[in-house]
Amino acid sequence: MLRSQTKLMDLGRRLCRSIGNNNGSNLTMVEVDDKTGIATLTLNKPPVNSCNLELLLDLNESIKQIERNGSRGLILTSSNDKVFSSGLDLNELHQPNQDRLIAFWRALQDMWLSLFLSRVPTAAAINGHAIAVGCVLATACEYRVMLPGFSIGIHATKFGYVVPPFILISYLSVLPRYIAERALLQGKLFSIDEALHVNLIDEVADGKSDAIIKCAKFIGSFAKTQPDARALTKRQTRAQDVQLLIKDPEGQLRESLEYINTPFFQQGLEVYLAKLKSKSKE
Ligand SMILES: CCCCCCCCCC/C=C\CC(=O)SCCNC(=O)CCNC(=O)[C@H](O)C(C)(C)COP(=O)(O)OP(=O)(O)OC[C@H]1O[C@@H](n2cnc3c(N)ncnc32)[C@H](O)[C@@H]1OP(=O)(O)O
Repeated sequence: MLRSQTKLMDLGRRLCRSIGNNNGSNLTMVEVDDKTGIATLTLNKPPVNSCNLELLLDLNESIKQIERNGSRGLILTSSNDKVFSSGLDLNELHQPNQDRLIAFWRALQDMWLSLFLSRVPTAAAINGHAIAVGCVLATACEYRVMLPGFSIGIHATKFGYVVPPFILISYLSVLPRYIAERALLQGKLFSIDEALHVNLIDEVADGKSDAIIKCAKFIGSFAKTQPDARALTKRQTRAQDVQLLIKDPEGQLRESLEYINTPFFQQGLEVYLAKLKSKSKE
């Protein structure tokens, strides 16, 4: 093999370094680009990245790991080329074991706070459908780039789910109130054109690597800022949004659990899950 070829291969190998998140699971994968220092955090729970307890814990650990290792930014994406995330794993909410449900909801609240308040610049390369909490993951980031042909939004009311305050807030942090309110009440899923029109997403990409490049460019726009000043300013800007969850996480947990355990919610969920399963068998 030519020396120049070996050199090129070494360079390719050096460009992205996988870092573990200490728990050995592959539910999320983290790779840091050695050149830019930007970490790509990939959701990797087949078939559709539905967020169960294990994925939420893993995701939270990966976010923290990215902050600890001094990465310059975080790009959230998916290993599935059709689904960014299908939101909460509905099996976690259906006839739940109460201890697991408590752990699940705590993990959801904690993960959202970690991503929403992350010290590093965050961007989502949305390379597939981003439904409900899938959309919440994207809106917790500072910037969103999406591929055409997919849907994004929170359609909970269509299926009889009330959304908890932090999910409301994640919409309100990117959309004008009247648009957020209308979309939530309609249970609207946005097409890419609609999402771009209301600024639910910032840019359209023509493929996953283009989306990652655009996200990296956004993160690069902070190159001349002082990281601690940036992080603190972000925290202050978002302080009001997280007040409820930071001040009273157990109260928020209690309210959600009470609602999830109602016969009304459980019956609606049963019908929805059956529909979802029969659709996937068509
Ligand atoms: C004060 C009051 C507080 C109240 C708080 C409590 C309320 C909680 C409710 C909060 C509201 C919203 C949060 C959520 O995130 S709920 C989740 C909503 N998500 C969905 O409805 C997504 C449904 N899925 C889809 O639309 C499609 O799957 C897809 C994402 C468009 C992908 O389509 P596809 O054709 O590629 O894949 P498909 O064949 O449909 O699915 C493959 C298998 O995966 C299963 N599955 C899909 N999504 C979920 C899910 N979210 N949870 C669990 N399982 C899911 C699907 O059933 C298939 O399974 P199988 O192959 O049949 O076994």
